[in-house]
Amino acid sequence: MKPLYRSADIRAIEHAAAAELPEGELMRRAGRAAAAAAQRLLSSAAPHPGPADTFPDRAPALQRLQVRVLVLAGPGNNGGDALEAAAHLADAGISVTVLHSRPGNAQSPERAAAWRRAADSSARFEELSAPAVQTGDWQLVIDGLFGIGLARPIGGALRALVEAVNQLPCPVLALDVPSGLDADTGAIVGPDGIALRASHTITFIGDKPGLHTNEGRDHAGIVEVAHLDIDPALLPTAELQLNRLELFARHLHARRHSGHKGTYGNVAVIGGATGMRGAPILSARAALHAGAGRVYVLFPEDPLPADSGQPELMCRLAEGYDFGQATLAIGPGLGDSATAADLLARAIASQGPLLVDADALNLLAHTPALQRALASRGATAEPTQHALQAARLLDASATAVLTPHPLEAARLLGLSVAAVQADRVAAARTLAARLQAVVVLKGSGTVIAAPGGDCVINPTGNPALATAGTGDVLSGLCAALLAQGCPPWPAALAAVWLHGAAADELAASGVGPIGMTAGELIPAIRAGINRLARLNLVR
Ligand SMILES: NC(=O)C1=CN([C@@H]2O[C@H](COP(=O)(O)OP(=O)(O)OC[C@H]3O[C@@H](n4cnc5c(N)ncnc54)[C@H](OP(=O)(O)O)[C@@H]3O)[C@@H](O)[C@H]2O)[C@@H](O)CC1
Ligand SMILES: [K+]
Repeated sequence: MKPLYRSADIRAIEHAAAAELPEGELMRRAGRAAAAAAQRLLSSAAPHPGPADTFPDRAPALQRLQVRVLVLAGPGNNGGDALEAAAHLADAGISVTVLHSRPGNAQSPERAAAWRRAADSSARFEELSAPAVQTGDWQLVIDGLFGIGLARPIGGALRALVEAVNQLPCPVLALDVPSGLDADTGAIVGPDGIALRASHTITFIGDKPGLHTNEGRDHAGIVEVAHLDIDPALLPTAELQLNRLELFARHLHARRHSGHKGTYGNVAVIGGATGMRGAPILSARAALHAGAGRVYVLFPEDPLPADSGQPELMCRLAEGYDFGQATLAIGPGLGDSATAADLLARAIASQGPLLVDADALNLLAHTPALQRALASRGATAEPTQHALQAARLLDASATAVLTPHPLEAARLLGLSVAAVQADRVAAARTLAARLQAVVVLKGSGTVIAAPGGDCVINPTGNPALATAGTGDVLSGLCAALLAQGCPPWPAALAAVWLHGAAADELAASGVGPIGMTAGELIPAIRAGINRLARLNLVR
């Protein structure tokens, strides 16, 4: 499990752990862990770590290398961690400059002790200021300004200091949380706030959701968790976690020689109003390459005769097609016509697995009766044979998957986009509970929420996905997994993970992040699914 804890949980764990330890022990452990992480970063050969995906794991003798480290120590216990780290690095012979915020009378005893240790070391001390940041030739900056105690936006002189750090070319190691970032939500604490952009974050006791969603990934960089040897019995069951293979791989099945196209389900993508024909085609191509047995594209009017680039797809008029015979993915390029609204009503009334995306989400937002129908879906009528075979509904708590981006989620919730982004986990959970569906709130650190409250943040993916059509590919991929018998919750987890991992593969090989196209994702997704099968993770 990769649990994510909100600040209130971390405070409770910290409190319980501290009660069993000598005063200041947790801060000393945090400082030691931070200093060790700093030494590993300094030892890595590259002048800037770039997009590497792990912390380096060795530290050579740094005192021979004349490295200069800048440590920012704020007024609270995050500053205390920084002071402990500064003392360790100085004791290791490294040139350390501490920019130090004078604590008020409320300084904790452990921070006072850390201050004395740093003051007794060879570290030099200066006042916190932007010019002090700009004048040095630093190989590493350690950010111990604010952690989970940030209470208001960073402003004034500290804002200028953070701006100066964000201009530096060297690695920046944030302690616990990049200063200025909300550890729970990944939002920059505002209004008009700023957050420090770290290349690496060492976070204490447990991992935190804000490091992985919203602005978190851009500000935290590579995240390492230092558990500080806390007794595992003190850790509560996390209600939030990071997505990973173990959560969904067992629901994806390897192929049997005796299988045939009927074994792997039908997908019908419903969309493609005039001028938007490409959207359902992309979605349908993704469904085909993700293993669906048969794939239909159902147009609201004037169906294309065929997809000449993918003649395996069957293009039809939606009217007249029996919606009970396929897993439905409705929305890509659907438009907002009366026909489109009728098709959505029919799709919701059908009993098979259902994915609602794009224009269908906007129609849903404008039609409370459809929202009520969606929420009560699956509770009444007998599912068709296809539905039973395809969705294995018995262990699925929801029959539909919704894939909104933040604007679509905002329309559904009657909120602004800013309000959705201010707490993406809460927004996804609220929608999932209200509509009794699995909700995939897209964006950096996609949030997947189930009606019962389960919630997962996805760690794969990169800015290459910020291009037209990638959402259509995701909906086709997810529909294909539903059609092959994966229940909605693991299907959503698998689709989001595979989609992001495909983009990561492409970016690593130079196909992106700039200029990757949605269509290029499709073969990479197919390769990812087959790679999982070869690794024997898919049974
Ligand atoms: N206790 C433990 O055992 C352990 C704790 N650990 C560490 O402690 C961290 C939490 O420490 P913390 O609670 O002291 O909060 P922290 O983030 O340092 O900031 C609070 C200070 O900042 C101030 N302040 C706030 N906002 C401000 C602003 N915008 N601009 C200016 N000032 C502002 C605020 O002042 P005030 O609001 O009172 O005016 C207060 O002085 C945690 O993230 C982890 O790193 C680890 O060592 C593990 C063991
Ligand atoms: K920090």
